[in-house]
Amino acid sequence: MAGNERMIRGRVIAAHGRHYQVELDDGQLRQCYTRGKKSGICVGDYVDIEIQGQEEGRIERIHERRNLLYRSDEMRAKQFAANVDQLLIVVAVEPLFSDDLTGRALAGAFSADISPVILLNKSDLSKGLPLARARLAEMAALGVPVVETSTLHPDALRDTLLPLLAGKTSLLLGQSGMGKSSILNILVPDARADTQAHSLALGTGKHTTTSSRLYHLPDSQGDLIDSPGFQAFGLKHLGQTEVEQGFPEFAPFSQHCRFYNCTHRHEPGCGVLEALEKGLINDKRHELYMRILAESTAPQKY
Ligand SMILES: Nc1nc2c(ncn2[C@@H]2O[C@H](COP(=O)(O)OP(=O)(O)OP(=O)(O)O)[C@@H](O)[C@H]2O)c(=O)[nH]1
Ligand SMILES: [Zn+2]
Repeated sequence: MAGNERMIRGRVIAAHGRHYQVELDDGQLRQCYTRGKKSGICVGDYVDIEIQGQEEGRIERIHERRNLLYRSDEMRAKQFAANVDQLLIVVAVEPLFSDDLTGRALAGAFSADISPVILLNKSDLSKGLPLARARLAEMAALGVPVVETSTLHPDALRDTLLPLLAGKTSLLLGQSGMGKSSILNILVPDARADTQAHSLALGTGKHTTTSSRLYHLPDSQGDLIDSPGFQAFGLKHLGQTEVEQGFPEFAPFSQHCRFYNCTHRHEPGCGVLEALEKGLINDKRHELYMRILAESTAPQKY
């Protein structure tokens, strides 16, 4: 098998259209492409490449993924990150974050079997802090860690976050203006992720991350994938079972549903609706579940 001798393993760290930057196990970077038109490859994927010339490579195989995150827009679902261990959802004291988007990000994480962590940034804005904390109480009650950060105190931010990130691939997700770029810049000094202020200074308007990219934290303390904002983190592609997995607090109650394929919306004998009635499930969470389910474009199994 002469061809296999030139096959080398690497990880996709950036994707631009059909061009991929692959970091080989020895740290070498290669510009790679695929044979076909549709590749289905995304940042975080482990791949085998065949070396081509001095700097290029052709992706021959994608290793099996532990998980895969999608973002869906009006038209379709696109995969945007693979093999993620942890989802860091950045919210801020100001501008106040959206409950709906935060709940959706959590549902996306749970349904893909990724542990979520909420970063409550701008904790230096002490006036608004109690309200932000109160709004997160519902998520903290689900067992989701809520970590307070401020980019005005970079050393403290590093001390808090680096132990959480060690040995893992974490995905940074945040609504615009929450401080995602500022956090990335502190954790990865050479990330050069422009902050909004920088982009405004250049007159290019609002900074937005348009594609995902994987960065290494200093001293091999883990990997961080920066990703496009929350708005793009749609969940339309999730089917009923996956949407339900996005709400793990329903699980103890759905065991008691009369119908095995109960959708917990209107069915008689539904354990979830019963728990909702008794106040054991938060009604805002159930409303979000209903909204996500109503938007689903996945083939319905019921
Ligand atoms: N007071 C305070 N301001 C912060 C903090 N972190 C970021 N900011 C400010 O919040 C604004 C937005 O920060 P960015 O880092 O650009 O936010 P982003 O989430 O990356 O937003 P986009 O660039 O739109 O994706 C900037 O003016 C930052 O200076 C913080 O911890 N405290
Ligand atoms: Zn039910």
